[in-house]
Amino acid sequence: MSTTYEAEKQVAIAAVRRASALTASVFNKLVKNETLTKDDKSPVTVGDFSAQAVVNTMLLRAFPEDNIVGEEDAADMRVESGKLLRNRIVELVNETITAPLQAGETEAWGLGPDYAQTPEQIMDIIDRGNYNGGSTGRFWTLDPIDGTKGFLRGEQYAVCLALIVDSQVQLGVMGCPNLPVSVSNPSGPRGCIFVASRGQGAWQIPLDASDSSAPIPLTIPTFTKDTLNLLESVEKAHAKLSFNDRVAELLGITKAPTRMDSQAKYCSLARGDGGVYLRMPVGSGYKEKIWDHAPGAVLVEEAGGVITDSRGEPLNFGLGRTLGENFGVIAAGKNVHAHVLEAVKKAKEEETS
Ligand SMILES: Nc1ncnc2c1ncn2[C@@H]1O[C@H](COP(=O)(O)O)[C@@H](OP(=O)(O)O)[C@H]1O
Ligand SMILES: [Mg+2]
Repeated sequence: MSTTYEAEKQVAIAAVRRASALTASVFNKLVKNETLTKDDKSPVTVGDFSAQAVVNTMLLRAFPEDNIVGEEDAADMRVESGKLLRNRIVELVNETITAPLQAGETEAWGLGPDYAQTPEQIMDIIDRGNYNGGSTGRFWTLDPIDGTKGFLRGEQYAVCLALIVDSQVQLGVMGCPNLPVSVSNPSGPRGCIFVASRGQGAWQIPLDASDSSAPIPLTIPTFTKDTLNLLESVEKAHAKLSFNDRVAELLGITKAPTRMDSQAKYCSLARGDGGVYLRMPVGSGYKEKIWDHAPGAVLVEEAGGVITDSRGEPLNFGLGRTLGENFGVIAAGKNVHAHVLEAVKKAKEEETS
């Protein structure tokens, strides 16, 4: 049966929109003790937990049978020392879900003044992100704040949500509160949502629900050697940037790379802000997480691009919470991807010779 997942798309956009607004308002008020360091040494804030609660609430109200692979869990909120954190998250989540309905929203998604939740309910709803994924069936994957380090620096981050059915990403929605609306006006207004639906296309829409501007269809433009540039991570621990420099040299790229946190890189690629997103693994141990790539992958494909891992293999979203043996990422327009892959192989050979 073919479906366009229209109902899912509407809920996903509304959920990402509410969660994005929450994160943007949290940023200006973050205080001491509202950021924790996780076991893997990465930061997590009250914004991450609260955004996951809001998105999970809306998804599970609309689709009670669905499962969610979410980045966060509520363990840090359940302990006695997590009381302040818990109180703040409960406040933020209830403030967000009880806010008046906006255009296109419905009470059936658990929104509006009557839907405040208890702390217990909020911790339980965050923990509904504990699904392990897999190759069959349908589930969502959520990164409530992708690029938490960028978020904390006041730079790029994204609220990222995707629907995966039988290992294929069918829908991707990303909210980028700090990304300029227009490529040609980088210092102009900020905040956009990117939407991709398998077989239907990719679009940029306003982050602000009251902005009725039409969706902008996205197609990766054609690049030449002189206009091409790389999109890459800010964090040196996440991607091997010196390798990127060599690949750029082999490709004859003269433009400087654009460094930005999060899946805003996929959004930038889809609308032509940069021609290649290259993410080379730093060591051999790290397994990429599905929530860090699922919405970006469908966005790039629907904008006419190609995405593989750093060896040219397709990304497999049916292996569980990680991408398993898919190390790194190469995403680019159709006419560019093969050249980048070739340059990556050559640069690897140089390293080992
Ligand atoms: N050693 C590593 N290699 C690759 N990615 C890593 C990593 N350690 C953390 N990450 C991931 O990189 C993501 C940010 O990507 P980017 O570098 O493109 O901004 C993080 O998402 P979160 O910020 O949601 O934790 C995290 O999941
Ligand atoms: Mg992430």
